[in-house]
Amino acid sequence: MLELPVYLDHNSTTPCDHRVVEAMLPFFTRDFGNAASHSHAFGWKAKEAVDYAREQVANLIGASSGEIIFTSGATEADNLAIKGVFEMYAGKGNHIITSGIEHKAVLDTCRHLEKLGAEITYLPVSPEGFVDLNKLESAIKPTTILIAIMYANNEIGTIMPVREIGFIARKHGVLFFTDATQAVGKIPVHVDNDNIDLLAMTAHKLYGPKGTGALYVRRKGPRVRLTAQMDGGGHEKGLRSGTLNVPGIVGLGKACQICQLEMSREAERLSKLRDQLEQALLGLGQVFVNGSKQNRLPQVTNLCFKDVDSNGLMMALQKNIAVSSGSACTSATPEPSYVLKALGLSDELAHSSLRFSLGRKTMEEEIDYTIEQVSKTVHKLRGELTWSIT
Ligand SMILES: Cc1ncc(COP(=O)(O)O)c(C=O)c1O
Ligand code: FES
Repeated sequence: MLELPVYLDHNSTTPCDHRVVEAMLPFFTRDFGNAASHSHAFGWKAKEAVDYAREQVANLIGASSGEIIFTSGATEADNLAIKGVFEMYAGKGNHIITSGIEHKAVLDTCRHLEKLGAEITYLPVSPEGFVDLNKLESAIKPTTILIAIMYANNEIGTIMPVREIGFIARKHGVLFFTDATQAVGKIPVHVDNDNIDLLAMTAHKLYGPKGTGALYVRRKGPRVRLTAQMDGGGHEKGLRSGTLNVPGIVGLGKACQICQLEMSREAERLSKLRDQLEQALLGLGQVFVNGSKQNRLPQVTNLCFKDVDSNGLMMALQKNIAVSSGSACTSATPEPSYVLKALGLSDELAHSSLRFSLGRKTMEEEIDYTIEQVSKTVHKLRGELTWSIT
């Protein structure tokens, strides 16, 4: 049975998996201890749960548990990584390389650092959404301390050549940070194979709770050092003070464990459904996929409907289908998506684009319904006749 509204905005956030909620519940009530309380069993129990979650998170990305720092989400992890490196490595240089299609949490952090004397190179991307490795390598100079390039883009789902970027960074003795918020739990991510030194992630994009995330900080070859951005009780090896959000961390751990087990099957299922949706909508004519169709996350497609205002389309669908025209954080602004603009789209085409992102609960009937509703509405908005074949 089709239940409305249909949710196709999983890149903004995902529902908490019921198995995650179940794992979290005892830590709100019975096992409520402070993980930093060393003097009694309540604290020990909380610490044990946090340690276990740390293992689960580390396992999913090929790290060791000592390399995981819990944060309040990816925004905080992005801030800690970039500002932490900038401050710690000030003696080496002030130059950071990033891309024009990063999430605001990275771009605005870089803008902030510019005011403090950082030099930032914002690399352009190709119409497919990838950074050019030659341009990246030639942007490196003796003062470069960090390359900050996302693993997969939140709006178009394209996956950057992360392994090659990490290789170039290492060759030049520069640290490599990747915001892997959209990639972790969706596709295999491995910090060693991918030559990653720092990695940000968040629970709410992988069927965990909102308000919990993590930063991976490499310990060996090279050992990465950071300046803390939150001072206080010295939690998380002094890198992130503040009483640990034990239920959230337990939820993040459980969510990672589930993804590890189910990710490959789920990716196959979702990419089939996504392709079905995409093919049908491309069939409407004057519809294009934004960004590469290769090297893309399995659950997302960003489509440009020529001569259709995506806001009008979204409003017409709003009651029954939840989609978005870009990222949640910028959905309140009338400006066209800077990600789509960076691909070379005009303002008009950027304003004609919609992102559909599928998830764990997405069913075939929902995709069929979406195809039907979007097709009908696009025809209507274009002033075309609709034909129904029965
Ligand atoms: C690529 C990327 N980075 C960072 C974030 C921010 O994550 P959080 O909501 O955990 O702060 C998001 C969320 O939309 C994202 O997609
Ligand atoms: S929640 Fe995704 S852009 Fe902010």
